Amino acid sequence: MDETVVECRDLTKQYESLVAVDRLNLTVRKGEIFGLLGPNGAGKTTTILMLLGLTEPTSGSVRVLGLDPARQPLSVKSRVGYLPDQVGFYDGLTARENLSYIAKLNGIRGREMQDRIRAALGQVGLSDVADRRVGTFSRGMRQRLGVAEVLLKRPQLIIMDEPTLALDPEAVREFLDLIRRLKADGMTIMLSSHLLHQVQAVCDRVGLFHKGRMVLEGTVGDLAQHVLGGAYRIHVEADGGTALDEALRKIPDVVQVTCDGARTYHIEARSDLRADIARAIVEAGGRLLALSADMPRLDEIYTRYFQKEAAYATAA
Ligand SMILES: Nc1ncnc2c1ncn2[C@@H]1O[C@H](COP(=O)(O)OP(=O)(O)OP(=O)(O)O)[C@@H](O)[C@H]1O
Repeated sequence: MDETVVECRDLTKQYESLVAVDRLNLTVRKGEIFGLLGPNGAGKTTTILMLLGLTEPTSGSVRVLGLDPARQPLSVKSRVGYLPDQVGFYDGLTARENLSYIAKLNGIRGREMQDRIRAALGQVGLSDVADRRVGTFSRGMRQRLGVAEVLLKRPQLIIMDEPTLALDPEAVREFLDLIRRLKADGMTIMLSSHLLHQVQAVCDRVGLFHKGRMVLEGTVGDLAQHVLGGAYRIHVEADGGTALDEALRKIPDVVQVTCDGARTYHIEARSDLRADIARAIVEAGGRLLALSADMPRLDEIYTRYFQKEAAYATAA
């Protein structure tokens, strides 16, 4: 499962005096969902363009499925699917006719074409509307048809640029479910998005881009630890007096304990310590009445990172 799909080493793209991507080091493994995050102009699209072989790096190296996109763009194109934020289709044609058109452009014909179209429509949940005109489709259905188009060539990696930008909450939920199903089938996905709770919902790891550099990278838990310190907030209600306070502070990975009232404790921790906390309370002779946790949120990490950055910039 440790097969490298994308590998960038010191990847740099410079437009005259502007460094759009600055010495990017990034590895994405087979079966992962990796999220590219960052404000406008941070370098996400330029990175995607280099992965697809649509723009050449100024320096450094990039390998996609072991191929160099700048030298082998067609081989990369045949193995990597790209989904833009909005996909154009012929509104007067049905979903199946649109896919047939695309398949033929890609040299897929006959029985093979029919099989692939049927499979792709099934994967994205559009089999029932295969023969409806695309002009009647909602944005969510169009976007899923975009994924079906990408799946026609049976890619090994799919790159999605802001795939849920214009979708309503229900369509977003369906789209995120689709991403999870693709992952379950072994697909590797990179997606760029500003919609942090959605990224958090599906990505295994994320990279935060800022001014051309990837300034943070890891799981949401890793990033939370780095930016927020103790990121898990656990709330406990327990009877047991002062012994409990001490027992809670002694748990490894506990950053801070505050007691609010006689039996309510708020604990800041570096990991999800709910089980350790329950055990510590019982072992200290306490009676546990309630236990809940707030998981770290990517939007909080993101906001806090840029607040810190702004504070450093002002101090400098
Ligand atoms: N062809 C180009 N020529 C000159 N500068 C460019 C070109 N393409 C992008 N840039 C600049 O490179 C920087 C990175 O842009 P990029 O589009 O990669 O950012 P992004 O993170 O994708 O932002 P967005 O979320 O707005 O798409 C920006 O400052 C942009 O203005």
